[in-house]
Amino acid sequence: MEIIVTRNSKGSPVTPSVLADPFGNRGVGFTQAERDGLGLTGRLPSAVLTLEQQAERAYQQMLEQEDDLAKNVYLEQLHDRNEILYYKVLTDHLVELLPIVYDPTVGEAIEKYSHEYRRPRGVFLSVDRPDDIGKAFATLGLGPQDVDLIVCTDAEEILGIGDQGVGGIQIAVGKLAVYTAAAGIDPRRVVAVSLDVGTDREALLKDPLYLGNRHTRVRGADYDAFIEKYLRTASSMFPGALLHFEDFGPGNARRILEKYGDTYRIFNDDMQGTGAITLAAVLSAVEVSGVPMRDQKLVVFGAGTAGVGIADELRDAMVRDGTQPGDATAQVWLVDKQGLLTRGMADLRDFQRPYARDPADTAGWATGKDGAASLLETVRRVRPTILLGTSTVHGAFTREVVEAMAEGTERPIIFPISNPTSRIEAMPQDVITWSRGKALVAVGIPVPPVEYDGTTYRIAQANNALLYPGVGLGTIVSGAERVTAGMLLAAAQAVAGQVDATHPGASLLPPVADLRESSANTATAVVRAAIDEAVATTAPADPAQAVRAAMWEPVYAGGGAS
Ligand SMILES: NC(=O)c1ccc[n+]([C@@H]2O[C@H](COP(=O)([O-])OP(=O)(O)OC[C@H]3O[C@@H](n4cnc5c(N)ncnc54)[C@H](O)[C@@H]3O)[C@@H](O)[C@H]2O)c1
Ligand SMILES: O=C(O)C[C@H](O)C(=O)O
Ligand SMILES: [Mg+2]
Repeated sequence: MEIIVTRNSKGSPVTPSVLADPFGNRGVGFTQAERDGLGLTGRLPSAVLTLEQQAERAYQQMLEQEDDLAKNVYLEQLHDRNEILYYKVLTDHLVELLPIVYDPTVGEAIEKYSHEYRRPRGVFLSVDRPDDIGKAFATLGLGPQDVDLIVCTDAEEILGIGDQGVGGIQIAVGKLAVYTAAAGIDPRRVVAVSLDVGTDREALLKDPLYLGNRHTRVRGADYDAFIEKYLRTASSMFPGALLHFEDFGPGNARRILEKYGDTYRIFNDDMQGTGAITLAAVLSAVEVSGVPMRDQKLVVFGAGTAGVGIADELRDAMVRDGTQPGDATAQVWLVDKQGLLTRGMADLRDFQRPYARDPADTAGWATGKDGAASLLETVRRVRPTILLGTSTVHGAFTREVVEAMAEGTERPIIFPISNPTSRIEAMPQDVITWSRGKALVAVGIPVPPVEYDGTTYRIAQANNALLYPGVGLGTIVSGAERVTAGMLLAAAQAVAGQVDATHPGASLLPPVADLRESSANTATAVVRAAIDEAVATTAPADPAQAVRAAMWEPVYAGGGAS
């Protein structure tokens, strides 16, 4: 281990900086020989603990925190002190701690960021200082081959809780923690980035403690130039890095992916990750319902980044199963704030247009005062096989809507996947009860099993966390130049292939408890697809073995204390 010793003005060592370096620090896990060698003699209490003992103590300390937000803050402090110990605790208790470091508690940590602030993690890039991007990355001291992954956000649409300004950095931190815990992405080779372009949230702008740029969001040419500069700088300084985009607003998420997806190694999690994990859950559900993919009819409630990303993915799946492209598009109905989207509506977004209905299709339907059909009317008329919720509207899937789904098809597929819990369209218990156990359900958050009529229903967590870690690992292991549609499809099929949903009450997706194993399988499928699609820059002879060899484990190098 490299010995870093800070000296005072007289040249004597002060607090040895290895204790302040989260990757070097082992705290009381340092053996006596390591303590002496690192200039730590007398600087730690004399007992030497194993990593397991440290992890047990840290876990107990975490349990003593009064609520989930306090647990999140405790774990983040551990993350900042001893990164290996943090990942040891996280991987040992993944099912319990994923909801703390990630969704849903991360939403609260983001909202309270400026008030809970302790120390910075990640790189903060400001739209007001675009020329500093390179300088800021250079402070990391990492070379061109040292970075595998950068997660960035401009925080305009964090989860379902909207514009969060600089606090959004915590979604990048949380996504990276999942990459490491789930897929063993090396945490020394990743960077979280806040692209601080301002915020339109009044409460933040007025909060004297708010830590981000105190102005409204920069949009238009200056925003575009900032994003372009970020992409150019990040990819030239770290040419091997996958550039993950998270929680951008609907006006930018797709636009950036479409504009730069052929030039840079970009992955938009809310569109591509969510599209693929939802496809995986639908593939499992279709095995149960027996309605082939080509005959599915999809109603999307909340036609934003995630909703239309999923619609595109499911439409492509129908086409692969034999539907003509035009017919597949016509098997999708989008409902947004206005109601059912129809051609000629004034405020349609570009990406919604292909799915907007001919007003003639809805002749005779009940409509509201502005002439659009409601979700309930759309479900009653269309008799969809799949109802997807990506609207952030808590409770939007009412009993009437769920009953209408169950009337229209034998085994309705109902996925209220808005996050966090306060935004979910319906709770699984209600969906199962109202559909009399017929609905095939997945949601974005972790929920306990549901008991209904003598059957235990395990509820799939259709959160992109079940898929993106494997996609990232597969991309890194294959050195893929792009994340292609074929790689995403392979990932979705690999995830679906890991469950048999045909038993009564079975989950549509693998459980979080198996996430490490399932991410390795997903990554292997992604490596194979990258090779087949000729985007891989390395082609391991045994992809499964290469994936496992690449997975980082939270252990002290050299063994530590035993
Ligand atoms: N489970 C997952 O993996 C996953 C992944 C991505 C996003 N999400 C969730 O999906 C939700 C949407 O995220 P997004 O990034 O697509 O946001 P977005 O802002 O792009 O989309 C939300 C859409 O819902 C619409 N909407 C708002 N109020 C509505 C109403 N009353 N009726 C109908 N539509 C309404 C908005 O107009 C917008 O089109 C969030 O809650 C997010 O957490 C879940
Ligand atoms: O972050 C999550 O939990 C999933 C998704 O990316 C979202 O924005 O909700
Ligand atoms: Mg997201």
